[in-house]
Amino acid sequence: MCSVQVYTNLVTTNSTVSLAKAIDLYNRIKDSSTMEQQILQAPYAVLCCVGTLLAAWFVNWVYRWTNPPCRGKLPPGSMGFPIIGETFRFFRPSISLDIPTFYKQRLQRYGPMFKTSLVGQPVVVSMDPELNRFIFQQEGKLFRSWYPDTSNSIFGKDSICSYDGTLHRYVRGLAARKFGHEILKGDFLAELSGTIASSLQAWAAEPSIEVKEGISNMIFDMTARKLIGVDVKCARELRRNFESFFKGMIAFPLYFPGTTFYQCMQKRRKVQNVLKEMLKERLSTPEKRHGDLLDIVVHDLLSENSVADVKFTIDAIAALLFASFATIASTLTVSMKLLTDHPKVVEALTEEHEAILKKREGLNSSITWEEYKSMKFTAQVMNEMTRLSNVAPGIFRKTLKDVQVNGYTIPAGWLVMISPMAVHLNPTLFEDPLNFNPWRWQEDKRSTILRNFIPFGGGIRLCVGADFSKVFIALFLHTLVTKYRWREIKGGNVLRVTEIVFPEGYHIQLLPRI
Ligand code: HEM
Repeated sequence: MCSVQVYTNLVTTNSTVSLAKAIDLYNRIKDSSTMEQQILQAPYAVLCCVGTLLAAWFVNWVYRWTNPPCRGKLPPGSMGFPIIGETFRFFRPSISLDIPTFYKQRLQRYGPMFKTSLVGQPVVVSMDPELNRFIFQQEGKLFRSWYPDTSNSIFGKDSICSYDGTLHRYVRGLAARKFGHEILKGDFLAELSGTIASSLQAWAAEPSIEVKEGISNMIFDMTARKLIGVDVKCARELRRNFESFFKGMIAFPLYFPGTTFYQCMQKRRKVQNVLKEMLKERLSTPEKRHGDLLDIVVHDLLSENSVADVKFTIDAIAALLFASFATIASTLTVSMKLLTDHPKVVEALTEEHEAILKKREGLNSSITWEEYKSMKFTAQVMNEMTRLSNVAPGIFRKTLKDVQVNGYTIPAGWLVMISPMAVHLNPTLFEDPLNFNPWRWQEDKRSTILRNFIPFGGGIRLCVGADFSKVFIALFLHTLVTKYRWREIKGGNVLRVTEIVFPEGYHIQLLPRI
């Protein structure tokens, strides 16, 4: 009840109380009521203050998020909503081979370089071939390899994505010993050819083959044997664990059941455990040789000058196992679909490979390095396959200091993402980019487009598996077009997110050529 009402009641209901007493009483009640009110109001005032401070902090935080600090002018673009940034827009797929709208809209609005925020990190995306070249050249000076936190968690903090200097050279050296140019020129060529021939023979005995699964098994069975010396059964079990890694590379680092990141981390743990056990056993019996990469790493780990430790070695082997099959399998699956839809390309390929067979002396002799090098049209087809498939979701770097580019500043510590896809499918750089046209790579036409072609990255981090991939694909095509034809059974619809996916797979039937 308010104090004036109390006073009125007192005056009217009790006539014996004098006016002076009433006034005195009123004043005392008023004082006590004001105190009571003040006591009651104090927490509200504190709450109001805290609320105002919080609101001010929040407004400032949102402002800082959308306008990150920079000693210069940031590239154009939007940082999106706090924390989630533009992640959801980034992951919205395109339902064809074409670039997702996320890139198209920003290319139109801001040009070939823009800022954004993905999976909680500020990123500058480059679709600019000149800038890409600059980034590759400045590796270790202005930029260093660095992948989003999820990638680093999946492949290991110092893993293949981000190692530097001595370790970088060490891992490249390891990979070269099993997949390098010199090895390919030797017995490995015949071995690869034999593996592909027997796998395709097995495919032809089946009513239907899911292409990606078939190719993944074909490569992984072999690379797992070369790297860690396991048999087919063990290789197949291990391979399952790698399936979600591509998706997890650029995902929100949310670690709870159901999220992509959680699934990847569970699989990573399984791979790690298998490799850890293997390495432990090999380290305890170093005199036993198996002829695989583990022999080499065990020898290196036990040497006095070892540059790597057990943890790093396990991460590096896991990354090599993943890279060795996932990339080629995705490229070849897209390629099989493209070939099915372009019979003229298959015709021209067949012509080239039949000519090689005709020239070959012994019909049963294996393919030679000279024959591989003579496959001019096949090389054009492979360029077109890698240009359209773009399996690398992005090539990531971190700025080591503030970097000035085209009048803008990329602050130190920011991620830069080179998008090979956005370059390869840009109509101003590749005419009619969605058209599968191997003839665009003819010698007299290709000099300018080659400058913009980066399926295997560039600079000192150029893919170590590039030669192996090209040889594998060429040999696969050689056996495919000279011995078989095929028909589509089901699937084949594509979605392009960061990489291309076939939601229903791509199923074909392989038939021997008569
Ligand atoms: C079509 C097949 C392939 C494509 C499109 C591809 C793409 C790439 C790209 C774009 C990079 C550069 C990454 C960066 O700069 O951060 C890279 C690096 C790498 N790739 Fe491949 N790759 C393929 C096959 C392979 C294979 C078969 C292997 C293993 C045998 C492999 C192992 C590696 C390794 C170890 C690196 C890191 C190189 C370094 O940091 O120095 N790749 N790959």
